[in-house]
Amino acid sequence: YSRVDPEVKNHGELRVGYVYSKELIDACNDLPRIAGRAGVVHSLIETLGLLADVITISPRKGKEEEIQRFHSTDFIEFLHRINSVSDEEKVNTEEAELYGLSYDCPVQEGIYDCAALVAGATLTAAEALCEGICDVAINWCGGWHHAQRSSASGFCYINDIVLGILKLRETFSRIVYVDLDLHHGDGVEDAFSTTPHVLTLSLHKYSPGFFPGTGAASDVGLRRGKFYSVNIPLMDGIRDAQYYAVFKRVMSSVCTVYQPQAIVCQCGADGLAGDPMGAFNLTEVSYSDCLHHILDLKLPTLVLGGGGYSYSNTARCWAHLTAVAVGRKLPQEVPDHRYYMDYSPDFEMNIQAGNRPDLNKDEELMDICSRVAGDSELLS
Ligand SMILES: CN(c1ccc(C(=O)NO)cc1)S(=O)(=O)c1ccc(-c2ccccn2)s1
Ligand SMILES: [Zn+2]
Repeated sequence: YSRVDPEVKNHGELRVGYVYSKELIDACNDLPRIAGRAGVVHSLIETLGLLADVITISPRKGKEEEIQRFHSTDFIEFLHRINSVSDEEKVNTEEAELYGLSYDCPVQEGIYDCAALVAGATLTAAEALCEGICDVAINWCGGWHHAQRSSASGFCYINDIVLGILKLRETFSRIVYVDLDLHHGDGVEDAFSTTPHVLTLSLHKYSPGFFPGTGAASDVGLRRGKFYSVNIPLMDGIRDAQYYAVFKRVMSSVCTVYQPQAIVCQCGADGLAGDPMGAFNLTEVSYSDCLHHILDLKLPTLVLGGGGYSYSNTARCWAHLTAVAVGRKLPQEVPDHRYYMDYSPDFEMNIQAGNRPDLNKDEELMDICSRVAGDSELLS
């Protein structure tokens, strides 16, 4: 296919860093709840020839003292201790519960090593942006937005995003964090809810009993960070056009006033139609439109993964986002490769929009956008 296709908005001139190593992929392949996903994603990106258009960057492992720039010492020491436990029965369950190790964050051998490698990959990506090595830095193994200072949560053990933002803060004073995952980016919002130096914007499903339960429109941040936390609560069934219209309106009003110097975007793919979470009806089109909008700001941009439990759809989506960043057009068909059979029955690169009923009302969404636009005026 052509290097840059006229109909694809040309981002061909961006220098795109892609952080990966065999060690990182192998470690992420062992993560509970997404076992094997990292390999499926990377293999499709590689088979599409996209590695020829990126600067591949080998990640380092996150050092303990830099992980403790966010996480508490006792929590990290606990993760270190269970790292070498092969028989989880030996772990004191009371202490495990205290640190959020439970059904959705099981005790697992080597979990610290894996989480520290993922954190190191996001730190490596952030450093590449700070040093001007690239304009966009991608780590599809990152994006673990629920992890809190002293506890694991929602499949997340170490919050690589918070660590990446702290690294970017050494160079940039105003950073916008965008969370496109189906779930509220609570761990990142909590970490920066009282500071105006990081504005967090999360679009997510918000419904009684739906994890994590936070992220109401009224959640706007605290003290000096008031109005620097922006939440867009959504209902089941939202489709591409509506989702992107809301994103564009909110992101435009926030960035016009806030004037960010860098962007971090978590692209959790569990909002896609066909994801086992069974909530939104999105396809790669709205995720791509959101990333196009972000890249058009021409700011250093850190792009991360997150949720996504249909591995083939997650791989399709993140391959499209990688192609958007490098300005490449993708083929209609999935090329033959090791995981080709995962893409049956259609073997197409595009994701079919679902037809779950859309519970979102246009007037309600526009109300939320108007209120956010109003709040944005209050950003100093
Ligand atoms: C722990 N939970 C999370 C937390 C975070 C996420 C996430 O993707 N965050 O971005 C997903 C589920 S949870 O309680 O809602 C669930 C656990 C397992 C779930 C599941 C499993 C299979 C099919 C549908 N849902 S939901
Ligand atoms: Zn999610």
